[in-house]
Amino acid sequence: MPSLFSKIWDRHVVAQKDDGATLLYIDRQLVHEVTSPQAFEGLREAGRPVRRPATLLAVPDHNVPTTPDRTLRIEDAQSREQIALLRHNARETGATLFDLDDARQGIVHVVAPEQGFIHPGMTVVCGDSHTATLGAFGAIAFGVGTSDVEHVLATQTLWLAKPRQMRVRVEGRLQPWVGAKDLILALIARIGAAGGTGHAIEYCGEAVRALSMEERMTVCNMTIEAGARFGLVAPDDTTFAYLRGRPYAPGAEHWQAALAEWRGLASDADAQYDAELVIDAAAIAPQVTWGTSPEDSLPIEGRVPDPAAAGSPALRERMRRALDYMGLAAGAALTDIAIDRVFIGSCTNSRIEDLRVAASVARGRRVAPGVAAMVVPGSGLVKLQAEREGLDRVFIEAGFAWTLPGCSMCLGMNPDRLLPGERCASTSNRNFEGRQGPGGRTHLLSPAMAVAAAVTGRLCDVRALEAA
Ligand SMILES: CC(C)[C@H](C(=O)O)[C@@H](O)C(=O)O
Ligand code: SF4
Repeated sequence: MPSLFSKIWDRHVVAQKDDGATLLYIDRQLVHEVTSPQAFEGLREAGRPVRRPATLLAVPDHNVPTTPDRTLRIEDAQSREQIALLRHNARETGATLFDLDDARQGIVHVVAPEQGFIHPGMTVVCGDSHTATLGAFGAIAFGVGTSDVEHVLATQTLWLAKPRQMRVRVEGRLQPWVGAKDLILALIARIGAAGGTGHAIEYCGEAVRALSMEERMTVCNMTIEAGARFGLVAPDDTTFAYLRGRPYAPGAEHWQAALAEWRGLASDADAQYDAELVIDAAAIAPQVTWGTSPEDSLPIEGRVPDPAAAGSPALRERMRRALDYMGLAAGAALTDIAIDRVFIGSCTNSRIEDLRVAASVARGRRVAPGVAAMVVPGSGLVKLQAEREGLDRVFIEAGFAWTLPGCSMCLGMNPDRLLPGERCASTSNRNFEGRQGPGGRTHLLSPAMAVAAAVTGRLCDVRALEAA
């Protein structure tokens, strides 16, 4: 019997070739400034229109500075040009655009769900690997290259090979101060950064059902860091309650029909999977990465691992190189690692619930001397909501910078960057060499753990901080 993924897939098949390649109908395309200019240019050169502009949502996010002067002038010429092109292309084709002066602007993967633009059962693409985030709604959502962006713009379809199916069942409940970020980091550590290659991962089980939509997005967001292009969660009452009343969700007159449709999407009880994994939620501790791959994650009580103990020469070499880049010695306690910067943001952890948890730890505390910390809301609406709740005051009084939304220090494509050698506790999703700026060192962790690091000046177990 079909899995959730197969049900959605089957409903979108337009044509099939003998070799298994399938032409899939695409319901929604998200567009940002980095991977779309050539696609629009290609269409223009071919003299083809955008087939269904109403299915597009364009948002500048990667290159945008997070300072208020960004609507006046952007210093970097390439960024300025890409953002101007996005504006021009959206206007010319009739795509919806949330521009820099629009309160709805932010990171595309935060903005689209916030608007109710992604519904259960949809197919969604974006020229961005973290599109998997949106699988949290029970959708087939995945990142594509720029030539595929152009193909979807022109035809509303895409050729694709069906991935294999993996099910990750998370049994039991997460412990206090252990969240969705810890869950996904622990999973990636277990199966490896290539563990999900060629698969779509469906997350299920008691702990997943108990997650909010925002937490499910955090889990699905990092599915790509486990090598899988697709991550998804079956839609349920949590999903429907989240969507209800959002600007691009089905309106009152269509709501009951939409619900009836969506309720039929869950995987059948006897659905077949190519791979299955069970995780015990209660056994997961707050995580932190020590190396240069998201799979290099350990419980915060751990120590920097010793390459000498690696199972293969290749792994030993990779670990050596990672420790060298990170400036760490094998055997050091993770809680002894001093940090220079803290970044709370990115499409993994910049939604309102992330900021609420972060603020609850920051309240009444101070960022440690010598540490520069920033909070970057994922969208203008997240920012407004946080300000309504007084969270901005909590952060500012604690010594954090509070900025405008964007990808910011998640990657070094805008002015928010690490300097060479700087060490950062970051709620983002990638700790690759140079990711947050050339020579920068990244430790991935949850928002609560990031604040614990900010106020103590070193990687720190938020449970110990809160118990003290
Ligand atoms: C720039 C973009 C293509 C890239 C991605 O595909 O994910 C970026 O968002 C990232 O997180 O590395
Ligand atoms: S916040 Fe980071 S991971 Fe997300 S889209 Fe932007 S650069 Fe990519």
